[in-house]
Amino acid sequence: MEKEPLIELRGVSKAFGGYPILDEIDLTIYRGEALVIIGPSGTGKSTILRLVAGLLPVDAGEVYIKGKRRKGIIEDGHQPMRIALVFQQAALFDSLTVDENVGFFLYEHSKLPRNRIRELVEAKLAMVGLQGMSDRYPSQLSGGMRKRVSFARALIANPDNPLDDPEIVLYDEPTAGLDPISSTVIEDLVRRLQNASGGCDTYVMVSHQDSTIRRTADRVIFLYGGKIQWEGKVDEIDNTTNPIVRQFFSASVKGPIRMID
Ligand SMILES: Nc1ncnc2c1ncn2[C@@H]1O[C@H](COP(=O)(O)OP(=O)(O)OP(=O)(O)O)[C@@H](O)[C@H]1O
Repeated sequence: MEKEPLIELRGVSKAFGGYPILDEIDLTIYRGEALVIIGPSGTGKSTILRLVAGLLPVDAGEVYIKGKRRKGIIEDGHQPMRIALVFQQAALFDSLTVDENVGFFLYEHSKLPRNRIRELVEAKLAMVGLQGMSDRYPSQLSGGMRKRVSFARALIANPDNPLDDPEIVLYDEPTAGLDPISSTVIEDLVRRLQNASGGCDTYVMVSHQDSTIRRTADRVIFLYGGKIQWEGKVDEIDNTTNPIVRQFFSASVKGPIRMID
């Protein structure tokens, strides 16, 4: 079947303070795929997510959302689809309960009755394995649980507005700072949400962690020096002769990747 491009970056460049980070990147994200962006620290992986999300304007090049060119950033106008973003930090409001955090947008901006929002929150919490946690505060949860709350918040949608269902989720290092077992829970959850009704079948993730890359990616792109240096399937990682990819996965300081101390 023909793959449907959801988001396309064409010739996208981005610099910060005159220092180029992304240099004419071409990248197509297809519906239904699990794409993981990898590469050394500071190469612009999170920047790609922010450009895709429309939080940051491109310096040069174009972003297409379902074939329509996006002008400016998301705040500048109508978007043909919702893009959900799970930040590196769970970024929950400490003074609000789990229910108020997950339902925040609906409590603030929808006309849904409170008990209906509460039901929607409960359903999303059940999806991420946190049933019965609605009245807790973030400080009463583990790091992995807070992360799962942020997944529920990203996925909750107003049932009165079909356009509110996210069509792609962007995960920025969802397992960073978690122990290996908590990481596995999150990796399994990411995959489960891809196939669950009420989840989202397309995602782009940034990760450094070997297990996360291998367990959550269909396709991997390797970013370095402003360019996509390599692209392949997970099972091609161990067979590639690309010296940059080999150095990264062998964690060697010797090779083409230059780390700045
Ligand atoms: N808003 C900004 N203003 C100035 N510099 C920025 C800004 N955002 C990112 N940078 C710089 O751009 C570079 C790329 O940042 P980015 O966070 O995209 O990298 P990354 O590959 O995600 O890194 P890491 O793996 O360490 O999270 C870094 O050197 C960062 O300091």
